[in-house]
Amino acid sequence: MSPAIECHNLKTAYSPSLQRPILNGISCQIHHGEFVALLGLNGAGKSTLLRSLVGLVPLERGNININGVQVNPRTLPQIRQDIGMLFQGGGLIRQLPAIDNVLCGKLGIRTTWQTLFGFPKHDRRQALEILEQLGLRAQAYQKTSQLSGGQQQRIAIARALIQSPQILLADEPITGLDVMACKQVMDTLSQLHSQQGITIVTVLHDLGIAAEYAQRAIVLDAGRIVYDGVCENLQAQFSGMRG
Ligand SMILES: Nc1ncnc2c1ncn2[C@@H]1O[C@H](COP(=O)(O)OP(=O)(O)OP(=O)(O)O)[C@@H](O)[C@H]1O
Repeated sequence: MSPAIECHNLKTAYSPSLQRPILNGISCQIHHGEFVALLGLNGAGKSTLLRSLVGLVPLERGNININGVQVNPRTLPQIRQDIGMLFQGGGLIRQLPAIDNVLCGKLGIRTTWQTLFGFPKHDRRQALEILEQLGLRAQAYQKTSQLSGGQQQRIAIARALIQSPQILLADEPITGLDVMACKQVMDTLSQLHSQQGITIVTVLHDLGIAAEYAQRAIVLDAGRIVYDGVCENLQAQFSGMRG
């Protein structure tokens, strides 16, 4: 079976402000069913690496395979259906009810014609089921802006899940959340991993949380992988970094 994600020597163009490429020779393989924490100081290239996996970053060199399929403009539509992405900050439409934000996850799959008079009934049913699964059934028709940060982040997870992805990429899903909300969001990711077998790759800044939830850590420094292994003694991997 092909790895879920396979990166070979990824390199972006030279950045004059950084005096190096943002990604500077990244190679790694992530297998189906792994829970990986992507770590590193600010500016190390973590978000850029995640975004490159869904074709959002021009690469000067290297290639990416998702489920054995090389990422290119022709394969991207299919690949994006296999990958759910949680962007930094959630990217929700705050004035819409929770359920409508979840349904937005279907926009890439449904044609304009299919959604002209609203989303099909079975899509709405599926959105409600996912909200229920994430403990948010009661909030389905509440305006998203009225929900707590943790609830909003779980709505963003629900929006990613409605396309039934095999892989979930999360960019700092718990940044700015309080301790309880962090736990709820991380527990949600953990359940998706253990109960549905979804491959999870998440950018985290808290090494303790990474060690608690992930099986594997990939640490970036200045666009390169400087550690790839178990989540033990992660603090040591950060000593001597350039930042
Ligand atoms: N589109 C872009 N054009 C120019 N520079 C960029 C672009 N995107 C990112 N950068 C720069 O590349 C570097 C890496 O950015 P990236 O967001 O990938 O880092 P990160 O490890 O996710 O950091 P953080 O932890 O702060 O989110 C940063 O110095 C950033 O300013």
